[in-house]
Amino acid sequence: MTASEPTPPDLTLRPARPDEVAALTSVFLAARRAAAPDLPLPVHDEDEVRSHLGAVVSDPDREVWVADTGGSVAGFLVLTRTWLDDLYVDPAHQRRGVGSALLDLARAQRPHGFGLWVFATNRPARAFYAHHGLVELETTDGSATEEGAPDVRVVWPGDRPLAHLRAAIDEVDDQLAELLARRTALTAAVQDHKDAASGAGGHRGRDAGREAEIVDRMCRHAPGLEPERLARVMDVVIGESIEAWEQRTGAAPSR
Ligand SMILES: O=C(O)C(=O)C[C@]1(C(=O)O)C=C[C@@H](O)C=C1
Repeated sequence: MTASEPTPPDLTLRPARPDEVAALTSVFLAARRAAAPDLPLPVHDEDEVRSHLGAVVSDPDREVWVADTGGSVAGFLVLTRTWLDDLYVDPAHQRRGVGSALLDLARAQRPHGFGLWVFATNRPARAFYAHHGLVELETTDGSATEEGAPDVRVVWPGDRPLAHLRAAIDEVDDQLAELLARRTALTAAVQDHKDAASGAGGHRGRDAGREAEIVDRMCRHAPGLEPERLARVMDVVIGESIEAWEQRTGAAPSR
C-alpha cells in the first residue's frame, strides 16, 4: 500500500452503485479479518455491516467510491464533507497501489483537507498515512469506539495546511474555553463548600493528593499527554481558578 507500487492498469475509480452493497460488505469484512491482530475484530455481524453500508451508500451526505479492477470491487472509500470514514482494500488486491489510488482520490475530492480515525494498533495503516503526508494529531483511550480500542485522529491538512490546522485549533479552543469555564465554576463551588463546612479560614486551599489523582485520571483518558507536563498545566488551571475565587469572595489567599 505505498505510492511506489504500480497501480494496476485495469483500475478504475468510480462512485459505488446501489447494487454493490454486498460487494462492499465482503471487502470490509475480508479486510478487517485479514488485518487482525493489527485491528480489533468487527463488533457487527455480516447482516449489520450490510445494512450499515446500505444506509451509507444511499446517504446524500456521503460519497462512496469503489476501486474497480476488471469489474470487481477491489476496495472502497467513504467520504463525508470533512471526514474519510472508511478506506478498505480487499486482501487479494493489497500491495498493488489500490489504497494509494483511493487516498489520492480522497485528496482530490477534498482539496481543503479531511480527518480520519485509525486504530492505534493498526501500525501498517498509520505508516501508510504518514508515508502519504497525513499528520497524527491525538490518541484516545478508546472509550468512544464501539470496539473499546484506542484510536488515533489523523488529518490531511489539504492545500492550505496552516489555515486547516489553525481552524482545527480554533475548534478545540472553543470547546476548551467552555470546559475551563465549567471547571473554574466547580473549583469555586468546592471552595464555597469547604469554607461553609469548616468555618471561616478553615480547610480550603490546595490538596496535593487530590490534584495528583486528577492528573492521573486525565492521563488515562489522554495517553498521549506526559504526566509531568499535564501536572504543570493543571497546577496553573487550578491555581488561577482558586485565585479568581479568592478575588471574587475577598477570601484570604490560600498561598
Ligand atoms: O477537591 C478539592 O478539594 C478542591 O478544592 C478542588 C480542586 C480542583 O479544582 O479540582 C482545587 C484545589 C485542590 O488542590 C484540589 C482540587
